[in-house]
Amino acid sequence: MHDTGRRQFDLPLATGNPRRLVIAAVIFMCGVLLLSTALHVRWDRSQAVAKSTEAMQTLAAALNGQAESTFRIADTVLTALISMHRSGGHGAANIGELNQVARTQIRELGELDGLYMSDAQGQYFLATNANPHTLNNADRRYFQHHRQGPDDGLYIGQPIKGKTTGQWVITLSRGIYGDDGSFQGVALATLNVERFSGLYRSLPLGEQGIVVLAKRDGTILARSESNAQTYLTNISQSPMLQAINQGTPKGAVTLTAIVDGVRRIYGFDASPKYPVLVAVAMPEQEALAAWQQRAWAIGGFALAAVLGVAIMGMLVLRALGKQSAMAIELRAAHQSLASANSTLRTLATEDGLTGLANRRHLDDYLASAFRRARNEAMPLAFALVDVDFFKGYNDAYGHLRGDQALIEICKAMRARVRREGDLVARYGGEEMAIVLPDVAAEQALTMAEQVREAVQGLGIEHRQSAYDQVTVSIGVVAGVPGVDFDDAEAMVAAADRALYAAKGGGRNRVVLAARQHSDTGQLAEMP
Ligand SMILES: Nc1nc2c(ncn2[C@@H]2O[C@H](COP(=O)(O)OP(=O)(O)OP(=O)(O)O)[C@@H](O)[C@H]2O)c(=O)[nH]1
Repeated sequence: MHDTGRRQFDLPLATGNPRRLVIAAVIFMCGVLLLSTALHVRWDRSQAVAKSTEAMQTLAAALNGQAESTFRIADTVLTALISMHRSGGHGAANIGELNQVARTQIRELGELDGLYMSDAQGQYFLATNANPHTLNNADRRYFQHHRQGPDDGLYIGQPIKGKTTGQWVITLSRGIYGDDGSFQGVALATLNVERFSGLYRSLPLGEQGIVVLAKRDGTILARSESNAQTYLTNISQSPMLQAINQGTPKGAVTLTAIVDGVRRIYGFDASPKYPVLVAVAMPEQEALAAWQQRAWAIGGFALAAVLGVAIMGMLVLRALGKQSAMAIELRAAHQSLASANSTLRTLATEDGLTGLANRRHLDDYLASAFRRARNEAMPLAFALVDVDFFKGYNDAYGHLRGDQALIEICKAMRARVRREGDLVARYGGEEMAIVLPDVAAEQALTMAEQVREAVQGLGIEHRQSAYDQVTVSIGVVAGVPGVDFDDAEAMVAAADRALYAAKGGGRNRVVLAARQHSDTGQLAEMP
């Protein structure tokens, strides 16, 4: 029972592992939380970039389509005018009709700004926005381009400041050639740059967003934000144009602009029909603005969750600590209880004066020694030791000296009877008992005699004794339980008879009792 109780109290003290387990679990959970948050935020960012990239590409394709269709309209009108001029000739009637048709086209088609035709010297004979006779375009680059040689394609020129309107315009021109290929003039359509720029500015690309309509040679035709310098800038070195010229007509790229240091996501799309392209860009920061807000929110949530887990971990650790302290207190209480029990047990089995086993313990011990010896068919010896003339001692020296003498006698007895399994007990009053398991009669007699001698050897003066010293008389009994004695009481009774005989024989002597089932029934005496 005692051992089981201790084990029960020891269990709660094994708190080292749970504490480590809690700390490891908290670290693991926080780590998983932070890692999964970081991975999610990273994934979300790549999604946001991909979305913006796709949006830029889509927008570039749409704007390219818009530019392409405008150029196609202009080209169709120019082709028609040239055809009319060729079939109708340069007569006044035809020129008048051409002017009429051109003005109608300008009115009907909002995309075109002006239509012009000039002869081989650059002298205008058709102009929708001014008096043609006052104008000459021989100095213009597009004019020189067409004069250089037969070229029946549409020429998209660099933006110029219109002579008639003073506004920046994109020039689209076709050369007029005779059947023999001789240069006869130029048909020109102008597109107001602001029509493009205004549209580009209206797009929701943020303050630093950019839309550029450019030629494949790097010439800028229109830009969301533009000034005179814009049209002198050439972007042929940009990675987009390089990619287009290397055979990638559409795509996306993220670049940091040298001009303003802003990192932008660009989408670009080149026209398959005309040598132009549209590039659309928005600052990466703006593209990621929504993602950034989400990232802060998710990050904040993750940190709050980590904090929550950490606090919970701390609470669990604290609870474990309290449990541990309680377990320590419980163990201390248990130990003190055990020690109190042990004291009680000692008190219950020990004689207070002499420190020998008390009568109750003697009875139990003798009974179990008797049973064991009987089971194992081993001998058992028992002796009763009585102080001689002790009443006289008390009378002569006082009760306290009597107690002292008793203590010394018991000490001497214990010094002689030391073998494991032997028991010296106080039988009652000035009478002691000795239990000697596995001891036969002869050895028991010898041991009893040694005890007697030891007591006498103490040399305690006793004027009332016939021996002048404190002495003891001992009755000894020995035999095999179950064979020589029926029970422990029979042995005690035999020892008592032997003691009585020792007293009767003059005291200070040892007498061996006859076995209960002996043949002779004789007592043997020593010395
Ligand atoms: N001081 C003291 N005396 C005790 C104790 N126990 C018993 N006695 C005394 O021991 C005495 C025993 O006396 P008796 O039974 O007449 O025997 P006795 O005087 O020893 O004479 P014999 O036994 O015949 O030699 C009594 O006076 C008891 O009071 C004790 O613990 N301390």
